[in-house]
Amino acid sequence: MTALLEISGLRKVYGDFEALRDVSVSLADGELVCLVGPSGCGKTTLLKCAAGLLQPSGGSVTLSGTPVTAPPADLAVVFQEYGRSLFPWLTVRRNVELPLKQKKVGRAERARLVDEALTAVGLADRGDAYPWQLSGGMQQRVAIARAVAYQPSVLLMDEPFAAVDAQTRADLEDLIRSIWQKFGVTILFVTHDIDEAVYLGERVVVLSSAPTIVQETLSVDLPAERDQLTTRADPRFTELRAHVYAEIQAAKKRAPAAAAD
Ligand SMILES: Nc1ncnc2c1ncn2[C@@H]1O[C@H](COP(=O)(O)OP(=O)(O)OP(=O)(O)O)[C@@H](O)[C@H]1O
Repeated sequence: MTALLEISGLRKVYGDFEALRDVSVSLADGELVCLVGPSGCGKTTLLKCAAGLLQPSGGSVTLSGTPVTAPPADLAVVFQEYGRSLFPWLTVRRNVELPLKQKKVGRAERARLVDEALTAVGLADRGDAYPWQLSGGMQQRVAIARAVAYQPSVLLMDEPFAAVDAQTRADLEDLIRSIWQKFGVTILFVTHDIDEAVYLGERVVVLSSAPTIVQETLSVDLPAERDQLTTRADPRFTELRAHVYAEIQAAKKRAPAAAAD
């Protein structure tokens, strides 16, 4: 199968600090892949390179076969800091609509896409509210609705639920699975939370600590229909989670190999 997003031999060096050494991740159309790794291993760096927001020191990123050198038009990113990603002077509706205007989508189609996305995230009745009138979890739903309405071929998510409480986080995880199933968007989801990675992903890519390489890629053979109670109580979920945990512990202890060149 040809890859939609192909991250190949990615390397990123900050001054004399080698963050990413050699990272290759390939996403087929419609996949939901989680990227997990120890704190500071370069997850955000990797995502920024994939989004064309940061220039890698080596390797390449291609989207539908085209090299990514600047932020591509058919890619959307959801960051952790929802508070900073929404415009406080625009209503929820206008926030979701803005990228569609920039994309020159017609008025009627914009209205349809905004309605559909707000309904999908459970905020159909909050379109006229301002972001600051909503809870953190609701603001993150708006950011997700904005990304979904834009109809990107790839959605990159950088620890989007790190700043919300546990209950909201569980709800948002289920929202991502349902949006992924409904819209068929390809998702690369970055988290440091092992349980979240296994619960969400169809595949989990485990990164080592810096200088970072791919430690392991794991197929998550859990049923497609997941829910917080049943899935998390599934013995296979516990097994996979223990396995990823052990991999990350090993990654932390692993002495960095000598530089490749
Ligand atoms: N602009 C920069 N200049 C220098 N070093 C940087 C820069 N950005 C990131 N780093 C370093 O690169 C490493 C990887 O950072 P990055 O934020 O990508 O990791 P992360 O895995 O997302 O971290 P966390 O799990 O804490 O969110 C860190 O050691 C960080 O200090």
